[in-house]
Amino acid sequence: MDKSMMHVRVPASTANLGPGFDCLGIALNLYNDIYMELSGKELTIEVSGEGQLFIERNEENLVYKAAKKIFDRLNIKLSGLKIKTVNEIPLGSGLGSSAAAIIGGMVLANRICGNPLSSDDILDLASEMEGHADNVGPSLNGGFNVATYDGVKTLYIKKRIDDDINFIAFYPNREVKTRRARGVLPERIDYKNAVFNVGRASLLTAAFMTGDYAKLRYATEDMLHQVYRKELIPELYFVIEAALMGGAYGAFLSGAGPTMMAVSSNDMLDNVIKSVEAVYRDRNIPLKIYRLKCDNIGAK
Ligand SMILES: Nc1ncnc2c1ncn2[C@@H]1O[C@H](COP(=O)(O)OP(=O)(O)OP(=O)(O)O)[C@@H](O)[C@H]1O
Ligand SMILES: N[C@@H](CCO)C(=O)O
Repeated sequence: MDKSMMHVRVPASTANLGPGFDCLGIALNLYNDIYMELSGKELTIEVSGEGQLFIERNEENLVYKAAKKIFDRLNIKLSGLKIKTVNEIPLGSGLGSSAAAIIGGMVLANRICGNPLSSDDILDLASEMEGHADNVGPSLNGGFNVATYDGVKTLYIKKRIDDDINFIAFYPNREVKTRRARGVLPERIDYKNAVFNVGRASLLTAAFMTGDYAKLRYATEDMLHQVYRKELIPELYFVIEAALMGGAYGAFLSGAGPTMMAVSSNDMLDNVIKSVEAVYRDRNIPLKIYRLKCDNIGAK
């Protein structure tokens, strides 16, 4: 790739982890490479890899929009900009493609301007653009994140996750836009369900902080979003059940879906895959499987 351009490699992420709606996420070792330089008088965008057939090459492009937000914040008037992206993260998949695009655009624009904004400033602006911090936090900082955005500031705590924990992403090769998957959620929830999720999300956080993964079976349960989203992802609970039967620590809808995620030890990895593959095969759903680890570094 062009060595004269600024380059950042941004990891994918899985959000919610079951009960941690809009506040828990983990960075994954699947990447978008994004390149940028000031050049000429126009906007030029090249895209290869995932989404290359339909990602916008104009001012509607999300990497550009994120970069523009930084230039505007810094009162920099742009003439020409060249952007290249090489994408591994499937779009609208529940693997944080939009968050990776936003972080990539912002980090590079800030770097072009001499890095005046801190990493935390970038996270605040990225959360504002995405609306929540559960994907942008891990994409920027890596690791397991508890990340909560109050409309102005993003507060987060990060924990490294060891390589012996596997994140198996089952991607059914279709797009579900986050906006649509948020549209099926109710305006109000039952008090009992709120209490249910507070318990599960707290236990899940403690499990990742201490490495007590045996608790994930119970701690990945959710009553806030998965139950409504199964309308868009009918295989959802069958996959969770098959993953647990196959020996996974836990399983959940990745972000807004449609990817399903299983967390597994090295010993149970093949068994979990075999068990879950059957669910997709029986329903004739095309499937791509990603065997992933946590990325503990973030955008670099
Ligand atoms: N590499 C990219 N370059 C430019 N735009 C992108 C890129 N990746 C994603 N996008 C934009 O983000 C949209 C997908 O965002 P959406 O939030 O629906 O899905 P997601 O981020 O993959 O899922 P989730 O937030 O559940 O993990 C795409 O339709 C596209 O507009
Ligand atoms: N927390 C978000 C992740 C996807 O952007 C959701 O579930 O809608």
